[in-house]
Amino acid sequence: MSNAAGFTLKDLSDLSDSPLLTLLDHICEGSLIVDDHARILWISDKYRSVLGVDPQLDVRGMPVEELIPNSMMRQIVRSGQPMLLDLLRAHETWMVVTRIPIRDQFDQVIGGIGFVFYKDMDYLKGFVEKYGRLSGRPTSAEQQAVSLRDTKYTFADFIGQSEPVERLLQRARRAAELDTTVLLLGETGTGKEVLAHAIHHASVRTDEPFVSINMAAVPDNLMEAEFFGVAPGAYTGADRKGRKGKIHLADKGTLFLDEVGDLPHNLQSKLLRVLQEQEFERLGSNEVVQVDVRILAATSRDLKAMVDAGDFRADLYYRLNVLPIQVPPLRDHIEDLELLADSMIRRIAHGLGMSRKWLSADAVDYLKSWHWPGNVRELQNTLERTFIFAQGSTLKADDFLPPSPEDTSSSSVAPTIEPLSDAVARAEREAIIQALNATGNNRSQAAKALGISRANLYEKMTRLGMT
Ligand SMILES: Nc1ncnc2c1ncn2[C@@H]1O[C@H](COP(=O)(O)OP(=O)(O)OP(=O)(O)O)[C@@H](O)[C@H]1O
Repeated sequence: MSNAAGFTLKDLSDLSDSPLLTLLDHICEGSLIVDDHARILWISDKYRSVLGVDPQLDVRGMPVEELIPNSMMRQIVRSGQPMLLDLLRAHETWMVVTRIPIRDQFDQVIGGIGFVFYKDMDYLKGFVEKYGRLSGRPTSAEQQAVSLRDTKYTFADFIGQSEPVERLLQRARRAAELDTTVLLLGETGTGKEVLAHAIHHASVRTDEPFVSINMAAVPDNLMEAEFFGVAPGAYTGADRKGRKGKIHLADKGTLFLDEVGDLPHNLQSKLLRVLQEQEFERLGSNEVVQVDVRILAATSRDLKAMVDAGDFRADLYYRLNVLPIQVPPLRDHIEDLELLADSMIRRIAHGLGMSRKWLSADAVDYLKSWHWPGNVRELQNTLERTFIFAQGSTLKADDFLPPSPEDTSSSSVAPTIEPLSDAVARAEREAIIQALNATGNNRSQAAKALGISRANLYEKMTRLGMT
């Protein structure tokens, strides 16, 4: 192995044969080397087995995220900064990893190397307890496990390399650095929730709670208690002992207000107070509770139009709109479809315990011609449905049921007979998307137009994988 300050590309490729790497790979759970574009140059057999990757699969040249969706190796080679100790979630387990950039004699990053030291968080229990005691903070491995679960996604989970996505991620990363209110705007299924998690994960509050509340999912009459909590003795029954609201639970961390456009009018002024004063009162109490909460909000509705129509308080809108981030619909970064589909197919196969399938080139072209009103979520649902029914290891264009005529710009595939339950689910999904589009994503109005209750609409959307 050459001096770490003077690697060449050839050294990088040969690194896997070096005695030091062999030794390190022996004592750790796996290692991998990528080039300066985060493409895999080499992966150890141990790492393959940790990730459940077929030993025969040729992974050389693959973007690292194809194998490890949460990988941060791309950030390492881009930033040139090592991550000496980090947690990586892959294959349903948390692993302790180290990532180091490799530079050439001109100090240019030419690749990176990553090691998995532990593939089981249990190793960390003692360490975390010890750290908690040393830092004077009472903590427990259980608490750590809960807070780790709180953010499901990091920036590495937001897939896409197109220009609009690169621009979006740049803005979102910047937002993560600033401790300010962020408003995520964009159509349904575009990944706003993924970004909210990622922003929290990359912020200074990452070790504190990430608490989310979906305005569209909570019935209006329960929203206030859900938000502000209930003082002891305020009510009989389950709330007799009182309980903390989401704002309180998010203290020192981040509160994610999903579908903020659905916030009932009477709570808008109370939320404004939280934003301005960082204080609130529990239901049934006059005692003022002080909090330190960062607000991230998201909506697929046109908030400005709601303000103009008098449906949303202007002062709250301006408080939320400090750093707006527009998330593009899938049709505006359709060049990412293949990458997205590839990663989703891998996840679907893993979730179903089935072997992986591949998208044929004609299937990619066909899917790119769709309009995708339900965006990435709709792509995910389409792939899931098709994956289950398709024969063989390749998903071809005619394995995909054609979208409804208004959802596509061109379709040359003949209609296929499908199981009745699928046809019903598809019809329900399409009717819901149409109702949401027609009402500017107002779920109350959409439910009304569909002749069902809002709770019933939400239940259907959950069942159909639309939330
Ligand atoms: N760029 C992306 N990369 C990977 N997965 C994505 C991406 N965008 C969306 N998804 C996936 O699509 C689904 C929907 O994403 P998400 O819930 O974040 O959308 P949303 O914009 O918050 O939708 P809604 O407004 O309906 O709540 C999730 O399963 C998410 O993992």
